[in-house]
This record gives sequence, structure tokens and C-alpha cells, in this order.
Amino acid sequence: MIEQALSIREAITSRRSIKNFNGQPVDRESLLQVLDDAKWAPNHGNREPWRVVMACGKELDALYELLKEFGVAKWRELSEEDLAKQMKKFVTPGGYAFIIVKEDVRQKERLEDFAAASCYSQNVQLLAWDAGIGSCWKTPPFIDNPKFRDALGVENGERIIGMLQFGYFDELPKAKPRREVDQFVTRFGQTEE
Ligand SMILES: Cc1cc2nc3c(=O)[nH]c(=O)nc-3n(C[C@H](O)[C@H](O)[C@H](O)COP(=O)(O)O)c2cc1C
Repeated sequence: MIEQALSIREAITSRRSIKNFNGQPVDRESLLQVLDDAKWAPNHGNREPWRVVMACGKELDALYELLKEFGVAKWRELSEEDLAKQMKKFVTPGGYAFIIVKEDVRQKERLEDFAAASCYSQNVQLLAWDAGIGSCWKTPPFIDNPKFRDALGVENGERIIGMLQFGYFDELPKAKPRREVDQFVTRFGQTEE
């Protein structure tokens, strides 16, 4: 059991996307608990439209090979040094979770399921943050590449909505600016003078 350290408000307002991981491994049990707790995300009809392919520990080497193949253009032509530079963003996280959503043929359900899987992903990021694990939700173009999907076992009628990277970091990134509340909230019935 991971001990809770942050209030919900603290977790939401202090979380940052981590883009520079320090290479420290992530404990499989902690990551699994995060992925399990996150399932209490709201989802219409309790369809639980998500599934996850995770990689941690011994699975990582094979995943790095796949990420090299699909995520580094013309990697065979690069010097060892340039390849290592390009692979840094893939090999420094200590864990991965690919969030996969069912694509319902009905438009309303498809949008609902996409929204629910996004709630699930946000839960994952906040729970990881609470456990001291940084994360970043990434959507590199190769997540829609049929060969990459095959390698992950993604079926027809499913879509990868995010590649979540997990790990530890040495520097907390600065907060990205957000709009003030009066810039995105209007009162019902409010009209311009
Ligand atoms: C759907 C989605 C896709 C994202 N894709 C990427 C990505 O491909 N690469 C990346 O560096 N960050 C990606 N991000 C993270 C955003 O860059 C990050 O959330 C944003 O800069 C705000 O920073 P913060 O999360 O620290 O507040 C993505 C976030 C979301 C929600």
C-alpha cells in the first residue's frame, strides 16, 4: 500500500509533466498499484473502456528496441553518440504504460469512452505523483503506426491514446502558465454590455 501524502488539490496543482527523467528504475508493484487505483475513474455505463500495456524492469530492453525502430528516424545511419542522444528520452524513464481505449462504432459512446480513458490516465498521473513518481503523457505519431500497434498487441477497434512514461527526476519543472479563472468561466446568462 502506497501511503497518501498529498491532498487532491495539492496533487492536481503541484503535478508537472516530467520530460527529463534521471534513469532510476520504477518499482513494478508501485506502478501496478497506481494503475489499479486509477480504475475508479468515472466512465459511462461502467464500460471501463481502457486497458493498459505496461513495461517495467526486464521488459524495458525489448521496448527500447521497438522505440528505437519507430521513434528514431534512420537510426541505422546515426553514429553511436547521436543514437544515444536520440534514445535518451526513451531510456531514462523507469516505466511505461500504453493506455488503450476501445473505439465504439457509435459516435457518442466512442467520445464518452475516450473521455473516460482520459480520466483514467489523469488518475494514473496524479496517483503516481502522490507516490513520488513523475510522469508524462506522450502522443508520438508512431502510436498509430500499424506495425507498432501490432508489436503491442493492439487489436482492430482499439486505439492507443497515450504513452505514459514514469520515473524519477532531479529538477522539478516550472509550472506552465494557465489562464485566470475569469478568462475561461462565464456566468450563465451573462451577456456582453
Ligand atoms: C493528450 C496529451 C498529449 C500529450 N502529448 C505530449 C507529447 O507528445 N510530448 C510531450 O512532451 N508532452 C506531451 N503532453 C504533455 C504536455 O506537454 C503537458 O501536459 C503540458 O505542457 C502542460 O504541462 P504540465 O503537465 O506540467 O502542466 C501531452 C499531454 C496530453 C494531455
